[in-house]
Amino acid sequence: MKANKAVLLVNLGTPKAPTVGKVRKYLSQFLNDPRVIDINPVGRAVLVNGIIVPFRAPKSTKIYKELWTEEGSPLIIHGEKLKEKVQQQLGDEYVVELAMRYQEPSIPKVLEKIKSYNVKEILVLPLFPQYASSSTGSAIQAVMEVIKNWWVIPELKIVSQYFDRPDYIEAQAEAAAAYNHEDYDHVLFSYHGLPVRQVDKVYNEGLCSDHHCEDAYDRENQFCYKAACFETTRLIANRIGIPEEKYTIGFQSRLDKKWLTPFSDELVEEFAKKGHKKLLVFSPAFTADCLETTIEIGDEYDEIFKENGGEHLQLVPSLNSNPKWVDTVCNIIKERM
Ligand SMILES: C=CC1=C(C)c2cc3[nH]c(cc4nc(cc5[nH]c(cc1n2)c(C)c5CCC(=O)O)C(CCC(=O)O)=C4C)c(C)c3C=C
Ligand SMILES: [Fe+2]
Ligand SMILES: [Fe+2]
Repeated sequence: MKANKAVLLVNLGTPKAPTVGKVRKYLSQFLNDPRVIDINPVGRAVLVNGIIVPFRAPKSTKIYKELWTEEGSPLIIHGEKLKEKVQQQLGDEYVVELAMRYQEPSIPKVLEKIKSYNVKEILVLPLFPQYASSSTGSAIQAVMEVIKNWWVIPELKIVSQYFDRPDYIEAQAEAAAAYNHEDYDHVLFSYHGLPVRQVDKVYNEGLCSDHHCEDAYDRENQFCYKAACFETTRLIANRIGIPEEKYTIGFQSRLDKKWLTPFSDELVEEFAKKGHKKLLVFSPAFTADCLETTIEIGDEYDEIFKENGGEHLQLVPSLNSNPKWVDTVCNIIKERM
């Protein structure tokens, strides 16, 4: 093999098939991760294995069945396409691989393959633009758990976040180019939610609420997921020219009430009740379309919006493997190795 530089793209992961058994296995691996349900081990085991997984698996399976395509789960399909395009653009100096934090292709198996290439450098690039311990942090930890046991540890490089790169913002603008915000009554930026407790844990001093995370992104809150989401929104809105009064930020997919607010589903209902007829929705925490975008926003929020008087909810597609996103990924890689 000529390539002496390996790139490992990592996304969250998805069940192997839309069946209750496979969804249970996926949810169990995912939610037993101490970075995802960050409580004491006994409490986590009881909560996850005794309550959340048994109740959630049948419900989630139904929506995974709606999401599934002939080629499989969109998260994997988009990831594979991205990997191929990045590989093609980078050429034979690099070898590009894709792994999922949960289920397949697993981080240990893909790293075993990379080990066999005997490369000088490895770059780990989690496909999450904003850092969260439960997504990026967990992916990086899983990689380190494997590599720490290697006899030869090559030069290891890690990307923690990149939401404020101009090329990433440009890629978001490209994904939205087919939609003119002026044709919509309002714009919602909906991010994956997090327990407030987890957001607070990035601070050495004070809590998120002691900082000014809705208004400014700076040295103090540089790893605060909430601050990063607000900054991402400002950058995209400025780039596209959406005035401040025309957009709102919300957080979706909560497991309980103590997650970041406002909740996107409640906002969608409010917008419709206020008389908004057309709503444009961005979801910049996801780089690939998945259950959370296609089903939660595209189907479930659309239903809420229409039930309450709205007429049209338009989801902006994720970056998937669009050309400017491929360029961004290649730029991130080439700047580092
Ligand atoms: C932005 C990245 C993500 C963060 C941060 C994140 C945190 C997080 N998620 C859950 C619980 C669930 N998430 C689920 C699906 C899911 N989550 C992400 C991304 C982030 N999660 C993606 C890309 C997906 C979709 C995967 C797919 O197969 O398409 C699910 C499973 C679906 C369901 O049953 O609703 C759960 C559960 C927690 C608890 C959490 C942080 C604490
Ligand atoms: Fe999630
Ligand atoms: Fe914060």
